Amino acid sequence: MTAALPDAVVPGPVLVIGCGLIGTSVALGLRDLGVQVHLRDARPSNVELAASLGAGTADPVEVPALVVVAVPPAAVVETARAALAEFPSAVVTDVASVKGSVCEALTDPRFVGGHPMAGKERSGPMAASALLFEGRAWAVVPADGTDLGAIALVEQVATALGSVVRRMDAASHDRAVALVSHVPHLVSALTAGLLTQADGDDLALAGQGLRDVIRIAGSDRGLWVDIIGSNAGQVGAILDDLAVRLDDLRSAVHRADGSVAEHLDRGRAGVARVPGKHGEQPAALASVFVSIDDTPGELSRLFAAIGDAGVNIEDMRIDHELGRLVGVVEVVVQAGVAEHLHTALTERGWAAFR
Ligand SMILES: NC(=O)c1ccc[n+]([C@@H]2O[C@H](COP(=O)([O-])OP(=O)(O)OC[C@H]3O[C@@H](n4cnc5c(N)ncnc54)[C@H](O)[C@@H]3O)[C@@H](O)[C@H]2O)c1
Ligand SMILES: O=C(O)C(=O)C[C@]1(C(=O)O)C=C[C@@H](O)C=C1
Repeated sequence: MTAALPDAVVPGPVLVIGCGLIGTSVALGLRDLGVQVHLRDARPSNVELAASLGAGTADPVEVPALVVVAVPPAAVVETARAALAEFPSAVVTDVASVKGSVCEALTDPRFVGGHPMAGKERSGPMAASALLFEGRAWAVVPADGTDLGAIALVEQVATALGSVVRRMDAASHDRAVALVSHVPHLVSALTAGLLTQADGDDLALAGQGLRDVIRIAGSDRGLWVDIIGSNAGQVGAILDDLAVRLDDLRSAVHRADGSVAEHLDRGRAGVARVPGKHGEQPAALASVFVSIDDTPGELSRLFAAIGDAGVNIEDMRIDHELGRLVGVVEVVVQAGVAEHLHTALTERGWAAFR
């Protein structure tokens, strides 16, 4: 356990209501900062699990400095209202994926809307991680009358958990997340839905491209029904636009005259616009693929070889087909050193390709 930091860094105690993926991740991160964390959930087993992971204590709290409401969007308003009444000196914040309905209903100066732009396709405390918010945006959504000290506290907590604070109003937030989170989720679900009709032999060919596109489609159904329903206006408007583009793309594909390139070019231009971690423009990265035997110690040997070549790994993934004795490791590095790494690994006897 990390030694306790003085209260000045992040004041406590903090009460987390909702010990699922996000609540437990907040709690674990705060515990790592030495903050006293209390846990509460409609499901006692989730409190027990979160506490057993080191996220805090199930003991009741008398005077929390901050209450973090990490329950599904539909339960946020009622839960936050109850917390504001139960703890009259506490700042209350939430983490829900939609802010309009929440911030309109909660006008208390001690309430500050929040939304960490980090998550997973898995739910519950077992999926939680103290590092989940590292380098991710955290939208902070105050209203006109919100107490300035309350805003400062929530921003301090988000920053201490490694996030980059983006202060914005609720309408701008909901418009933005419709584009960068909610519609991409639905597109992923549509693509994954096509697979329900697929032949098993066809699915056996699935590589990393498909997995990249469909990962988020595996998320909790109830949570996403709630999210999409709470942001239906913004999501619907983007889907209308997307439907026109899909029609256009469909015609281009049927014409087979090369005009599909316009859509591919627009896609590449969109990818280039997404900032990397901490809001900087994405670094120019390149991949080196290495074929490895599926035997103990192979990966650590590969990492050692990459280290010997003096190259820093920016990201990596392993594509491994069940039943095969080899896997392919994609090593993502700065574009400027990719050729050097390729040569260095080949010289050391690795089956590397670009
Ligand atoms: N999953 C993500 O990727 C993600 C990312 C950012 C924000 N969020 C937001 O975080 C919130 C929680 O999502 P999650 O993914 O952690 O879900 P989760 O299902 O993992 O956790 C939700 C927890 O809330 C508890 N709960 C439900 N109703 C409650 C109530 N009325 N009182 C107390 N506890 C209650 C559940 O038992 C569960 O432990 C949601 O508002 C969601 O929009 C989710
Ligand atoms: O990475 C994922 O699994 C997510 O879906 C995370 C994600 C996102 O769209 O980026 C999903 C919903 C949340 O409101 C915030 C983050």
